[in-house]
Amino acid sequence: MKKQIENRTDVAFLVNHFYDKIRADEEIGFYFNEMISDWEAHLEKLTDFWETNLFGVRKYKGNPHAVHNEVDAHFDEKITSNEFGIWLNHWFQTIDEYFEGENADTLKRRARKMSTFLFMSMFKHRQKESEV
Ligand code: HEM
Repeated sequence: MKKQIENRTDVAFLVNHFYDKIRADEEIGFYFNEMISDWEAHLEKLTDFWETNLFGVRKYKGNPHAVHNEVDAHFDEKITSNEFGIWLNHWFQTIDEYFEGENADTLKRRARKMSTFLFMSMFKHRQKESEV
């Protein structure tokens, strides 16, 4: 039987293994490898993000929409649904590889939902930029 996602240690394990896949990905790895220099801090921040998301603890403070709009601008607004699809596939695969249960399902659902919001937010942001 696989493990349930029960605490921060499990979330950190998931985040670390997920980013191993992301960084090695031929199509989207460079977005991350180019923009992130302090990987230790990034992994810690993303562990905070998902721990906050899943367990309601107040750790992550940030604005993912603003950050992804910056990432999109940095790469000349070339990010498409393809990048989000690949990201989500790695997320689902990493979760399924190590975990099962309610929290595992919740993390899949939340990421899927958030990907739509982030992507739509990018579109809106691009439009605003072209109006000025
Ligand atoms: C699909 C759902 C996604 C989720 C849930 C997600 C979540 C996050 C979060 C929470 C952060 C940290 C934000 C902060 O600094 O406070 C982050 C950073 C980042 N994300 Fe995403 N992300 C997603 C998709 C993507 C995609 C598709 C790309 C690239 C094509 C991407 C590229 C990045 C990069 C490069 C950073 C680091 C930016 C920096 O520190 O300068 N993300 N992401």
